[in-house]
Amino acid sequence: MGCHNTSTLVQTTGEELKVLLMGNPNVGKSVVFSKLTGMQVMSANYAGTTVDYVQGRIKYQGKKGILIDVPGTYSLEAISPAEEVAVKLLKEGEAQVIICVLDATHLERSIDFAYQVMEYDTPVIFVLNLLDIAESKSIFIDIKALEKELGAPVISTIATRSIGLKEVLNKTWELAYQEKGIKVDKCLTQEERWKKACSIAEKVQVSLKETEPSLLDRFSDLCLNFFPGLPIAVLVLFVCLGIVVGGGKALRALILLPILNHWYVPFISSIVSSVLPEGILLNVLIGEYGMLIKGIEWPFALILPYVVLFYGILSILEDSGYLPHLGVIVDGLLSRIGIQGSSIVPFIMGYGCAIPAILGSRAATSHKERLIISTLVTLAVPCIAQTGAFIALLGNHSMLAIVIVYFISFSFILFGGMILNKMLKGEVSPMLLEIPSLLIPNEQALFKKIWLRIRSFMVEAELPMILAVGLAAVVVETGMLNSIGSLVQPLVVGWLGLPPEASIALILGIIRRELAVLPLLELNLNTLQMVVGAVVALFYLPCLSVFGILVKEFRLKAAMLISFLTIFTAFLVGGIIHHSAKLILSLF
Ligand SMILES: Nc1nc2c(ncn2[C@@H]2O[C@H](COP(=O)(O)OP(=O)(O)OP(=O)(O)O)[C@@H](O)[C@H]2O)c(=O)[nH]1
Ligand SMILES: [Mg+2]
Repeated sequence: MGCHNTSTLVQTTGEELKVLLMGNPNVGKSVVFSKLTGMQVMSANYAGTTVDYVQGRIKYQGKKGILIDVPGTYSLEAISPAEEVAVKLLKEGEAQVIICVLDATHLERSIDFAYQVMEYDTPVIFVLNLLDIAESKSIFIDIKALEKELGAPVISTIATRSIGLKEVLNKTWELAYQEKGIKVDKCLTQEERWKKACSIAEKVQVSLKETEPSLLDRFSDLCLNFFPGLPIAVLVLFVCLGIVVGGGKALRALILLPILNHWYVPFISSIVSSVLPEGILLNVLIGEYGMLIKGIEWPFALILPYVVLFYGILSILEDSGYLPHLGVIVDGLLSRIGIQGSSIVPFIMGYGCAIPAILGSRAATSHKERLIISTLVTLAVPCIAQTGAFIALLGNHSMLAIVIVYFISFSFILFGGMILNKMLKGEVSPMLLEIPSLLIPNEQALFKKIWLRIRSFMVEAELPMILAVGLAAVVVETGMLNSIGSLVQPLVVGWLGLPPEASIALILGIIRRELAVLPLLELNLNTLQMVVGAVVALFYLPCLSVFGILVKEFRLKAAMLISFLTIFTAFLVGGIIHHSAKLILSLF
């Protein structure tokens, strides 16, 4: 999605200050970054939201600088590709100031990390963030004492409310041109450093009273136990599914399709047909695959409602911090397919779009796990646009057909994962899954994030969709479809039992995954054919941009292998369904 900025570092002019934001995962670095630069980057309540560095411009009293947000790191001995990005930037030593964000609710761990950062000769200022949450847990910190212990400025902040951030900028420039960093004992062993961090935390932390855990904390505990955590998880997932599927269908049927069919289509058809004579151009614009008809109907009326609701729900789940709780419950199941509970996040993201899922897997600690997640997401997890297309195709005919398609998808995730886990070399190293406190999402941040995702879908999907529809129109109108149809006849008609025109779906499906489904809507298929078409589309091919990301992350050979696997599975399973259904029907 648009928020994963992987550009190279901009060259700063001599006067521009280069500032690096560092800290443990999930301490609020990206919120600090967004507030200081005005650039929206993803933040969410779990470790591993940021998986690459992003940079933006900052200004203070006419002075300019570049701020770099990096993935969170537990220590400077990076164990995941995401952590490596952060550590590399620190070690390159180009930053003139480091802003190290500390978590007021996990002070020991933050101080331990602070000591590692201070070993580098770069001035550091500390931002003690999440103060509101600390206070709600009755943790109070003596800032002056902490400053004295660390020998560096400490500024307390509540980043989501922009509290303390001006002071951060002020101190950043104040420190900027100091010659050296803070003198710390660089010979401490890991154990000695941790002991020191604990003793400092104990000294500066004032816990006024033993407080009762809040309602959210108690609910968080419930979610983590197998009982009632599992029923809660099932309930949450069903409610989410109901909202996305039911809500999307209602939006589509009650609002979007009527607007389209009663207003837009007659309006645009009458304008275009009054201007253009009958012929190919007219048909390409408003015919069976008219660019101005299907190019608008498919993305806006059939897909967008599901995209909006899915990202709405996903963003609430992310910002509340529920996803890692779910990770704990499904950890046992996921470990069988070589995935840790913490990787539930990229996996669920795959139901939105495979790209953030593949990028998000950078937070996983082994190459094997990354490869399993990326292969499974590419193979068997339908993206939200595809889900919208499945519902458009099957929803009005048979809910059972949708259930069958998703059942096949789950089975392939499970069995495919087990096979990959056995086949691929390497270990999946267990990593402790960090459970954040449950939070009530910040409304403003939530809406911004949902909007960002919807906008990025519209930008990324609309143009390829219109172009693809245009391509389909040309192929149909010029009669090319007939020649392509007869070329793939044995496969499409003989093996899959679909009409020859279904080959258009296979052509368009190369561009975007949902386009392997949408053309089937125009073909008057029977239910079996629809299921076969949907299953072929489910596995078929990663869309072009997903293929690009696979190449970037795993190289061309792996991307080609994954694509071969998906296309082979698509035709194999599609054909088996067609032939076994035919066999069963012939018995009766
Ligand atoms: N209540 C409260 N929430 C905060 C504060 N700062 C950040 N958050 C929330 O904490 C969560 C984590 O914030 P991020 O900015 O994503 O954290 P990060 O350090 O960038 O995390 P990684 O990219 O995973 O390393 C989000 O849900 C934020 O909305 C704060 O001061 N108070
Ligand atoms: Mg971040």
